[in-house]
Amino acid sequence: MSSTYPDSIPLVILENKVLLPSVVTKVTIRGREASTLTRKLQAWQDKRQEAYVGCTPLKTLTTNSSDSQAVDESPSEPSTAPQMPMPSSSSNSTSNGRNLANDLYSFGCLGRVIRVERVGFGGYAIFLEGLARFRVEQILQERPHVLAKVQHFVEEVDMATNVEDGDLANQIAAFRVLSKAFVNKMRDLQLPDPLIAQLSKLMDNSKPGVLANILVSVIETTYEEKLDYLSTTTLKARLIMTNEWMTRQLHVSEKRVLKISQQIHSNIEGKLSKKQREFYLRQQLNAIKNELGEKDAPETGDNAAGSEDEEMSELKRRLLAAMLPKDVEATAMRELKRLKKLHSASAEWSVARTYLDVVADLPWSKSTQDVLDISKARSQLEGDHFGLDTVKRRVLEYLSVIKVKGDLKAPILCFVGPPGVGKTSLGKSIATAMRREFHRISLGGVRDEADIRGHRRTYVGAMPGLIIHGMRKTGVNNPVILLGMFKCSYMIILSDILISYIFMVFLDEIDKTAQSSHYGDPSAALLEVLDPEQNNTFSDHYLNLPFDLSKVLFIATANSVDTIPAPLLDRMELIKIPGYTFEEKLHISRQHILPKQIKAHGLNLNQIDISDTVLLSLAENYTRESGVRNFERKIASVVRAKCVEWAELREAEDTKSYNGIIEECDLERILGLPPYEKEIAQREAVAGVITGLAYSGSGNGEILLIEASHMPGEGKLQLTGSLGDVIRESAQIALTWVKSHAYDLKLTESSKTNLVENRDVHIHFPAGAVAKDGPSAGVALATAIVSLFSERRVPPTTAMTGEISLSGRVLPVGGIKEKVLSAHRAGIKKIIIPARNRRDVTSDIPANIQNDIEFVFAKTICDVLDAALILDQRGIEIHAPWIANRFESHL
Ligand SMILES: Nc1ncnc2c1ncn2[C@@H]1O[C@H](COP(=O)(O)OP(=O)(O)OP(=O)(O)O)[C@@H](O)[C@H]1O
Repeated sequence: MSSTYPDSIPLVILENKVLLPSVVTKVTIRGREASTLTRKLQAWQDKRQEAYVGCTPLKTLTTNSSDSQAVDESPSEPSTAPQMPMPSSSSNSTSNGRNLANDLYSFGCLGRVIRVERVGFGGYAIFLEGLARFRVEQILQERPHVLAKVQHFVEEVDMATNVEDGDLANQIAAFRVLSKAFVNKMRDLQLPDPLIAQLSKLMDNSKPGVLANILVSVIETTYEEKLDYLSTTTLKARLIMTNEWMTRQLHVSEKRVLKISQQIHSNIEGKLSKKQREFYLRQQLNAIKNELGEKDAPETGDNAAGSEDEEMSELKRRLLAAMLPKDVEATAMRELKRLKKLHSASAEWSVARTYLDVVADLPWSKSTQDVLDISKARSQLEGDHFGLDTVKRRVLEYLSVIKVKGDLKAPILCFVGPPGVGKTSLGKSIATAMRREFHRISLGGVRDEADIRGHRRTYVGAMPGLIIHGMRKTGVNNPVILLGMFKCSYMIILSDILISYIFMVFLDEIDKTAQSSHYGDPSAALLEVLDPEQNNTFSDHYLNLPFDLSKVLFIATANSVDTIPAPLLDRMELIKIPGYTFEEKLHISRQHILPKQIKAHGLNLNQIDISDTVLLSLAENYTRESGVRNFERKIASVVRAKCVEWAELREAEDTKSYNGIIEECDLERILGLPPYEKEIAQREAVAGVITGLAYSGSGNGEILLIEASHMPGEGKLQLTGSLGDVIRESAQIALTWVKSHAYDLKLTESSKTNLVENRDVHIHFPAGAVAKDGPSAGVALATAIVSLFSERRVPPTTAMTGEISLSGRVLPVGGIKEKVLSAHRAGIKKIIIPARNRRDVTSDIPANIQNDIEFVFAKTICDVLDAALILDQRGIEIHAPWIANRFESHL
């Protein structure tokens, strides 16, 4: 095979790629060899001579390819690889440690240099066009670059104008069919369009040999296969190889196309909305049914439209059934019309749909028939609750007015009292007596007007407010709605001052929120709800339609009125429900709680036998609360224990051994040691320790210990126990007063001596985690300091409350009733209270408690000290007044 190409050519060693004739490639070379070779090439080009380079691949794939081209996977060496003849002077290895004789493949492809470019530092890119195969006959030199003597194989196809070989003709025909199919498949595989366009063009114009070379460079083949192809010098053999590889590639591509289409399918599925997915699945189902010849499937679109129409007509039917007022109906129908025009997949559609659902559900005209039978109401209230006579009387008056007058434009009732005193259950009883639906709305923590009035529909996820929600829930427009008013956090309040303090905080925050356009004033919304003049056109932001609340019977409950804004308070009639005494608790438990709990545990009334003494001791030793909720829990525990006993004996078929009697000793077994065992009464009298009375934010009265102590120091006053500013000031006033009267009180030798010259005073209020504030601990603080320095003591069963002025006068305080009841529960025998609170005692305190407790009404701190500090250092009672005459002269 003769050729015009030079016999000795410089070699470029290709790593991991094979150059084939008719294919253009870029080869990057580096190092000293590169610069000498490229200089030579450029010299040829300068002389306008064709420059040729032989590209010889390595026998095997290398792992650190210096060329950026793709490499084949198989690293195995072809077993039949011919050996390379080497020059005798050769060291048999190149500068980079490569052994050319062993590593270099014996065939290569002659490349015509198209262009040489410098790349990076010391690198050159040579653009080559593959021309013809060659076999390396001998390596002539290795340095400065590899030079080899080669034998060229001119491409057979160039000469094959007439194909006489039948086999070759068959292969060419198969090749044409396969190559067409292959290019088409490449389109499916979404290969770059320019490549496909180029291949399509070549298919029409190129000879099979050229096209085969190009296709082999594109087809997925192994490195060894490519080397085989390079060293195959006959066209027929090359076409056989190409046909085989194309068939294989077509098969692989088929699978790949399938996989890609599956992937696209699953991606689309993931992105489909519910509606679209349904549509898509229905289409598939129809297609399958068509395939199976089951032609009955109705058109999907019609089906969906049908169900939507049904939904709309059902909604319309509900709206008409709701008997909306005229203007409301007009708005609702307009909205329905708009809804029909909206696409059911749109967000606007679901907003409008939910709105119309709310409108249709609201009880615009539906109400229950009132049964206003006063005697029945009386027996209902009597049956459900023990005591609470004034409350029951007021409720019956209220109901009578409603009956006679025929409307509810009476002031709203507000039950005020500590937790668990029966406010909610009274509300329920009223609803039952009137045969009305009952709904409770808790306003605890409501700071936002939108909670009451709802959010405008433009907000995402907007809903009606608590009132409209309640109306929807009860389903009638005349329920009894119990509004649980604002509850403040647990805080011990020592006087009225604190009441306004908390009130201020509340208002303060309301002020802040009112300035913001976001929140608004919740009490303003409540005003509208509770005002009989306005509530027949209550407007909820969500509903945006007037709703008539005038038939609703609103009852408010509150633990304390202090946090209720004044305008709201003004619209309500307060009915106070104070805490219960132990005797009242005993009756409540006997008549209501115990039977209720026995029934709730599935026992018969005669299966539990608990005496009054045991019940009383359960109340006294295991509870300290104004209401009966905790007491009820304890009773439930006792009944449960008996229930277990009964169940076990029944299992053992020994029910005869069951004993329903509950003894006092059983209480300890079931409930553990009593937590409140007369701790106040049993306390020893200590100088500087006083029992004070407090009133907590939850409406409960409390017993509060005050401890004073002194130590060497500089006359400082230290206060601990989570105290607020007002109580701190009270302590300061008390100390100042004692210091200024120290001589009169016989605490110092002369009127010029400073009582706390070398001493610091520390006053502590135990239960340090509970915040305390208010001025009503004033008298107790002054008494504690006097007791501390005089060593005189106050009996532990004496408690006191009252504010003091700097001049020693005792000022009135609030919460007297709650304080006295809690003192009674704790076993206090003597209470010192301001003289101006006498009326609270005589009018509010039950007679039996007035009999149990000795009340001292103090005008001045002098009266307090006289009544309180009656024990000497040894604890012996001193009956003579111990305050010196000189003190009285100063007052
Ligand atoms: N005088 C009473 N007679 C009978 N049962 C009572 C009486 N007072 C309270 N109860 C019972 O005590 C339990 C608690 O009462 P309820 O829930 O009405 O308290 P409340 O005052 O509403 O408390 P809160 O302020 O915490 O809401 C109920 O089971 C109720 O029946």
